[in-house]
Amino acid sequence: MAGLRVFAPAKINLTLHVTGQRADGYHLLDSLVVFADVGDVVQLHPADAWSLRVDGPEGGEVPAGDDNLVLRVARLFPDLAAALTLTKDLPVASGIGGGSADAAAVWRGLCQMAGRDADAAQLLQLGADIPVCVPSGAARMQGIGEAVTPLAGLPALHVVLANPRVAVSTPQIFRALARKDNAPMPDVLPVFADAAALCDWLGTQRNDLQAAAEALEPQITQTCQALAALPRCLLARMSGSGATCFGVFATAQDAAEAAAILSSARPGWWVRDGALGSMRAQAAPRPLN
Ligand SMILES: C[C@](O)(CO)[C@H](O)COP(=O)(O)OP(=O)(O)OC[C@H]1O[C@@H](n2ccc(N)nc2=O)[C@H](O)[C@@H]1O
Ligand SMILES: Nc1ncnc2c1ncn2[C@@H]1O[C@H](COP(=O)(O)OP(=O)(O)OP(=O)(O)O)[C@@H](O)[C@H]1O
Repeated sequence: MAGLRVFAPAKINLTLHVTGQRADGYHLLDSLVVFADVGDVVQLHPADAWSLRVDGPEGGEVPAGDDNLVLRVARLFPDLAAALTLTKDLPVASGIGGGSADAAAVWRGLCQMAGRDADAAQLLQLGADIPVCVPSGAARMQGIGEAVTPLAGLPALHVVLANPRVAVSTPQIFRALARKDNAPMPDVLPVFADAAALCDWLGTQRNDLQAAAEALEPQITQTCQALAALPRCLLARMSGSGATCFGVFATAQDAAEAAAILSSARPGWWVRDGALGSMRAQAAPRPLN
């Protein structure tokens, strides 16, 4: 069989409400999750033994051994073996689910190589963000991450992603939360006519991890402020547990122009622009040429 190429889109939490805490310490969430056409790429070549090579602009910080999430997923397929190449464009520990996206991408590729759909429930224990990353479609994510309800009909959004190059520890941010019983999103989400209407509504919702993350890492405040100040930015917020923040724009041209301004003002930051929404089709495994 030929090898496969699988795109691993970045996960963006447009909202992230922390609504409770389970007895085991994990937090209950209510999050509107979308995906970007910015991400990592995994290649899978059938082989006699598992191996992993990590490259790409963000590859330097990533563990290349058995701890890497892609090899942890590989161990769920004991009857297969493949040589994996992971090309990282997403910064590590940055709130946009890089490791989770990679794990989900390898899962999609290995399910295709195996010719079967394995039980995705086992992925939750490898990372709470992995279940939502498996389809990589727009979704409402609840529970600790296991309850994924697909959402159709969101208006097209364009985005600038910015990371001030500080790595943030997710457990540390959850531990620092002042309140863990915040209100969820409404039971039924509104229907949005366009990007501006969606952003108006998002402005009434929250990322409940943002205040704690900003207190630990003031550069997150600067990042959101820099995004909000860009021409035609509709909304700026932090994703996940940070430090990556996103600015939403109505058109691809607005986002591209804003990203160019931010990249030249902040040459040390990781800055990308792209489309935001469902990335189901883009995330499907494709044969390698
Ligand atoms: C903050 C989010 O990025 C929002 O999408 C995710 O909930 C985090 O997902 P993740 O990085 O895949 O998280 P995991 O690797 O499973 O967990 C890392 C740590 O974050 C905390 N954690 C994570 C998810 C969750 N619902 N409650 C938690 O309290 C736990 O301390 C856990 O030990
Ligand atoms: N393939 C991978 N890519 C990135 N990090 C990985 C990978 N495999 C394991 N890790 C480890 O996972 C940790 C979290 O990194 P990751 O990039 O997934 O965090 P994140 O962007 O904060 O995710 P989330 O948004 O799900 O909280 C890192 O400290 C890293 O050592």
